[in-house]
Amino acid sequence: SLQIVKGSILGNHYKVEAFLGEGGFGIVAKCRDTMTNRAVAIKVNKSDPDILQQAKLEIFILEQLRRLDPDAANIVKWNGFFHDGEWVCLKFELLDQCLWDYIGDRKNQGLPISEVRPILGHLTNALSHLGSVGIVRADLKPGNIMVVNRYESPVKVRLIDFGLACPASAVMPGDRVGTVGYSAPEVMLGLPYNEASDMWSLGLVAVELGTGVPLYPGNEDYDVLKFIIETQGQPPDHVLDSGVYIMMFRRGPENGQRLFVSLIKQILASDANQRITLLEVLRHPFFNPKSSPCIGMSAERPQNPVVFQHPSHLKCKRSEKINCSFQNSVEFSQQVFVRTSASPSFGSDELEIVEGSILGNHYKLCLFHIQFSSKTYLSP
Ligand SMILES: Nc1ncnc2c1ncn2[C@@H]1O[C@H](COP(=O)(O)OP(=O)(O)OP(=O)(O)O)[C@@H](O)[C@H]1O
Repeated sequence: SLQIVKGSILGNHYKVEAFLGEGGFGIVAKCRDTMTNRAVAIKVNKSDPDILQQAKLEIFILEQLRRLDPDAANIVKWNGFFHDGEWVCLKFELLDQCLWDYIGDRKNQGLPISEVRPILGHLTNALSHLGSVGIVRADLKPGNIMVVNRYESPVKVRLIDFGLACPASAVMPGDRVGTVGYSAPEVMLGLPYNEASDMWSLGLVAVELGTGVPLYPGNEDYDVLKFIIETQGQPPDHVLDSGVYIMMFRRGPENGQRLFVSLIKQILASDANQRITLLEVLRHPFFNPKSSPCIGMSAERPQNPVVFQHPSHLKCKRSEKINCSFQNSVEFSQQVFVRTSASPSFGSDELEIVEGSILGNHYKLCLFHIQFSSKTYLSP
C-alpha cells in the first residue's frame, strides 16, 4: 500500500505538494524538487509484483521514446526514475489537465472546431511519431492526453501514460489492453491489433472533443460492441470468427474448442429458423470430439471434394460453400466443407441437397448450413 502524505519527501529531495491522480498502479503526485525549486509530476508505483512488472514495461517503452523529441512529438517529457524503498518513482514534467477535465470544464458541451483541430493535429502527430519508433499506444483516451497549459491559445496537448504501450512487433493477440469504450473492435475480440487500433481510439477521442460526451459509453466490452454493431453494423464474418477463436485459445488450444465455437454459433443464430434443433445439437461433432478432434483436422476427413449423389428437394441459388455435418457409416459424425464449384454435377448457381443424402458412399448428411459467400473452401 502507498502511504504518502502531503509534505513527505520522495527520493531524498522531492517534496509532495498535491495528488494529481490515483489508480490501481499507485499515485501521481505533484512534487517540488527542493534542489531546483521546480514542480514536477512523480508517478509512484505500488510495490505489488504485477504493478512493478507494469512499471518496468512502462520504463522500457519510455526508454524507446527517448529517441524522440517530446516537444516535436507531443509526448510527455520523462526525466528518468528512482527507487524509494520498494516504490518505483517515474519523473515527468508537470502538465496541466487531462482532456476529460478540460472537456468537463466546458460543461461537456464539446469544444469548438477551432480547438478540436489543433488537438487532433497534435494527437495525430504524436501517434505518427510513436509509429516511427514502432510503438503502438494501445490505450488512447481523453484521460491519457494532457493539456500542457489550458490558458495557451491554441491549446497544446501531450500523450501521457505509456503503461500499456507496446512495440508493434510484440503485440499479443488476446491481451486485454485499453479501456472499455475506447478499444477498437479487434482489441475487444482478442485479435491482433496494430496502429489501426490507435486510429479507432483517436476517432472516439475526436468525437468526444467535438460533442463533449463519449461516443460509445459502457462498462463492459459486450455493451460497447453491441452499441458499435447497432450503429455501424457487424464487423465482417472473418473478423468475428477469428476473434472468437483467438479469445477461446488464449488459455492454450484445447481439444474441442473449435467444435464448441461452431456449436455455440449455431445455437445462437439470431434467426429462429436458422437455429439448430435439440436433436441436431446432440448430433453435433462437438459431442464426439475423439472421432473428430477439430474441424479441418480430422484424420478421417475426405481428401477430395465430396460429390452429392442423390437429388433432393432443397434448392439454393448461387451458394458457393456449404458447411455440413455428416454421420458416417461407422457411427460418428464429423464436419466437412463442400465446395460446390468443385462438383461438376451442379451448376454454379443451383444446388440441391436434402437431409439423409449419402455423400461419397458413406457420408450421410444429417445437418447442413448453407452460406452465401464469395469465399470458396475445399474440404478441410
Ligand atoms: N505529467 C503529469 N502532469 C500532471 N498530471 C499527471 C501527469 N501524469 C499523470 N498525471 C495525472 O495522473 C493521472 C494518472 O496518470 P497515468 O495515466 O500515468 O496513470 P495510470 O495508472 O495509467 O492511470 P489510468 O489507469 O487512469 O490510465 C492522469 O490521469 C493525470 O490526471
